[in-house]
Amino acid sequence: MAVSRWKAVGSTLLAMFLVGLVALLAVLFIRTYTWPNEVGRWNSNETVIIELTEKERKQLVEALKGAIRIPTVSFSEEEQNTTALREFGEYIQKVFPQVFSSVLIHHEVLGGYSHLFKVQGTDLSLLPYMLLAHIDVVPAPPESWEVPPFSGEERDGYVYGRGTLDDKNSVIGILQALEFLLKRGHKPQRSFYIGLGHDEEVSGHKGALKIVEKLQSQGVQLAFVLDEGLAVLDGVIQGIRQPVALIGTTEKGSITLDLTVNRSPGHSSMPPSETSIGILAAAVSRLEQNAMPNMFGEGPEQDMFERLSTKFDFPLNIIMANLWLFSPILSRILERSPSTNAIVRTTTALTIFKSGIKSNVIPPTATATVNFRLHPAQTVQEVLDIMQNTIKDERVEISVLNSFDPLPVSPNDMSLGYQILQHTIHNVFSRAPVAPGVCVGNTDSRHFVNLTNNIYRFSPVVLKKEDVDRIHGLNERISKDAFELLVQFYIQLIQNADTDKILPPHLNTHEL
Ligand SMILES: N[C@@H](Cc1ccccc1)C(=O)O
Ligand SMILES: CCCCCC(=O)O
Ligand SMILES: [Zn+2]
Ligand SMILES: [Zn+2]
Repeated sequence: MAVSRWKAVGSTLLAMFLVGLVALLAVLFIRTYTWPNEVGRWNSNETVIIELTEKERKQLVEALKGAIRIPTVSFSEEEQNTTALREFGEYIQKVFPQVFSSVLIHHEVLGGYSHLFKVQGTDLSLLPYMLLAHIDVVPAPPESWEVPPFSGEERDGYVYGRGTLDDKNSVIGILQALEFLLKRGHKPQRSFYIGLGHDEEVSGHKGALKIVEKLQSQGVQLAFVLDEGLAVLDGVIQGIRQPVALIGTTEKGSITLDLTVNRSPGHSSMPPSETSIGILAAAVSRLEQNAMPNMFGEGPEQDMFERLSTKFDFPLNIIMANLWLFSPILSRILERSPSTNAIVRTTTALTIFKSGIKSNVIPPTATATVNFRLHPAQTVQEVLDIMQNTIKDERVEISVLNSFDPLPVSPNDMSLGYQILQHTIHNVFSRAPVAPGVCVGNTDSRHFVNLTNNIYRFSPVVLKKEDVDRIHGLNERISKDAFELLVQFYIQLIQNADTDKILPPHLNTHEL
């Protein structure tokens, strides 16, 4: 009797488990394959595709090469190649005569080497927008470069050099697009600004901030700002094989700080049990070994993965459409690669370590510089508190050099700026799925928060994983075709920006 009762109970439990499993699988598959993708819409008025002549196609590449050859390097806030910055200002005047002579355009230099253009539109009822880019570049030690970093040399269809992806491609691309449009007698309806900062790589305090102060003094409000940042990423996000266009609707915060240990110097023949180097090395090693908490799901990154869920290969597509269940698994997967780990947490980068004065002298001081990039769900103070708790050594002094909280999240879908961007991306990048994302690097656009809520970080270029590694790295390059497409993007954008209709996104279950 007892055995048969247990058998009955067992088979009932098994039946309940199987029914539950089938129900769960049904929910997972239904959500995966009927995921309501909100698809942005745009005005049907297709923009005019500008056919460039052969001469113009060569001209735009030469314009970029000339810009790369001018070494506008920023070493620190105090140290920049101002000779090159001045030369760059003269260069663009020479290469873009229509821009600098048009009665529609007012140009001025701010902060010594930054440029602000105002392009007057015909419809003063339309709020102006801002196209931002930066002239300065990070240093490029020539060792290990296949091509000298400031030669602008062309190899196998690519233009090589520091700034070809970050950010002279956009500086020259924006001006070249405007030059071609003016040449064809184009008159924009919506006014717009072009802001070219000269110290973005070392904070933007002398360039972009001066542009903001000027516009604020004139009471200017902007419809939207477009700056560098994310791009059309091809194979960068694990599990998505096709190119996806990510528009940075926010950017991480940042803390740059020095950790210093001071100890009495002495003869190396009678060393103490721990020197300043040993104490500091142990402290920064603890920081590196104890990553900041995984914040996946507490910022806009979840929205990005859910919107792209149908683009992931099986079984990731099921995971992405069911983050209510699989979020812990996904956050572990994303930690594996630096580019996606930077999306799920505040990152800790040990970037400079200095100590020692002579091989037989106990070092009096050791200093390390650490750069944190903050996840949107954390504040500067929270990260500093966690860091203190991790270091746990009062001999390590902390001095914050600069810091700022994560930026506000700009609206998408029901935002004019986002829709204009999405429309232009579909025009030029043949319907690459578009989604909002977090820009893990920082940009000059962070200074514009009081001029608009609609700040977008997007460079119109397709980047593979190997391209992302070239930014601030070795052998930075852009293909001639990609640069021509970038110029076309800005030509289209300037035309698309003449609309003023925000269209409600329509739900669409098959195409993002
Ligand atoms: N854009 C560069 C330089 C920068 C750092 C911090 C703030 C603003 C700009 C970066 O993200 O590293
Ligand atoms: C491609 C992302 C760029 C981040 C800002 C910079 O390094 O200029
Ligand atoms: Zn940049
Ligand atoms: Zn940069």
